[in-house]
Amino acid sequence: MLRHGLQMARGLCQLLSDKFSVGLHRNIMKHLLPINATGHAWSPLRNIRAVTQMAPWPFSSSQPRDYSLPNASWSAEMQRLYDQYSSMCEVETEGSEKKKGAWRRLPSYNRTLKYATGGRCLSRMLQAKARLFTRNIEEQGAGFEYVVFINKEEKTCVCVFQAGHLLEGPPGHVHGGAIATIIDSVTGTHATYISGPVMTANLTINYRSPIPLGSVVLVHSALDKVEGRKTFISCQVTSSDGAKLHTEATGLFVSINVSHLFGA
Ligand SMILES: CCCCCCCC/C=C\CCCCCCCC(=O)SCCNC(=O)CCNC(=O)[C@H](O)C(C)(C)COP(=O)(O)OP(=O)(O)OC[C@H]1O[C@@H](n2cnc3c(N)ncnc32)[C@H](O)[C@@H]1OP(=O)(O)O
Repeated sequence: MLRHGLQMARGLCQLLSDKFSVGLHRNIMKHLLPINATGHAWSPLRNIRAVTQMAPWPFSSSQPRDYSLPNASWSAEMQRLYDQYSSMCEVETEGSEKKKGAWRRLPSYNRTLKYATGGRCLSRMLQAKARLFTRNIEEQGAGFEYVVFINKEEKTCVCVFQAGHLLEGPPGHVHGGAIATIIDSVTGTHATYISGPVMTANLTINYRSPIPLGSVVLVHSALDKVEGRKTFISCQVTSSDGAKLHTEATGLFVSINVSHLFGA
C-alpha cells in the first residue's frame, strides 16, 4: 500500500512537474512525503526516485484523453482563442530546444489519479467510479468545453470556456452553479499550481450579467497573495473580447496533506 502511495505521488509529481515549471513538484512533494530534520525526503524515497526517474512518461497504462484539446464541437471563436493563447506558449523545437513563451496549456484528464503511475490503487480506494465533475460528459460540446492556460511569469491563468446546452439555467443562459463550477475549477487549478494540493475553503461570487448558452467567455484568474497555508485568488469572467463583465469572484484555497482526503 505504501509503495503504491509513493508511486502515485511520484507519478503525479512527475506528471505535473514535467508539464509545469512553477515549483509544483517541490510543493506537492512536501505535502505528500515525510521530510527529515535535514530537509531531505525520507531515504527510501530517494531509491524510488532513482528508479522512477528512468520512466519517461508518468502514465502507467492506457493513454488518457486530454479533454483540453480542440474537438468538433468548438465554435470558431473558441478555436480562435485557443490558437491565440497557444501561439504564446512555450514550444518544443527541433533538438528538444525550448522556445521561450510565457504561457503553457494545462492538460486536463477525467481521472488524474487513475492514469498517474501507481495511482490506480489509490483511485480505487478513493472512489472507483469517480470522474472529475467538469469532464464527466462524453458528448462533445454538451457540457463544459474549456482549456486553461497559465502564465508562469505573471502567475495568472486564463480559461477559454464554451458552455453547452446541458448547463442551462435561466432559459438560453448558463446556470449560476455551472458558472461557479468553472470558476472553482479554474481558480482551484491555479491555486494547485501555485501551492500544491489545496481545497476550496471559501468562494464568493457576484453575478453581474448573464452568460448566453453556447457563447465563449474568458475566465481570468489572478493570484492575490499567499499567506502560510492560504492562497487567495481573484477571478473575472468576461465576454471573449473582454468588453463585458459577466462574473466576479474571490476564492480562498487552503493547502492540505493528501491524507486529508482519507479523513485523517
Ligand atoms: C489533492 C491532490 C491534488 C493533485 C493535483 C491535481 C492537479 C489538478 C487536477 C485537476 C484540477 C481540478 C480542480 C478542481 C478544484 C476544485 C476544488 C474544490 O472544489 S475542493 C471541494 C470543496 N471544498 C471542500 O470540501 C473543503 C471542505 N473544508 C475542509 O476540508 C477544511 O475546512 C479545509 C481543508 C478548507 C481547512 O481545514 P483545516 O483544518 O486544514 O485548516 P483550518 O485550520 O480550519 O484553516 C486554515 C486557515 O484557513 C482559514 N480558513 C479556513 N476556512 C476558511 C473560510 N471558509 N473562510 C476564511 N478562512 C478560512 C482558517 O481561519 C485558518 O487561517 P489561519 O491559519 O488561522 O490564519
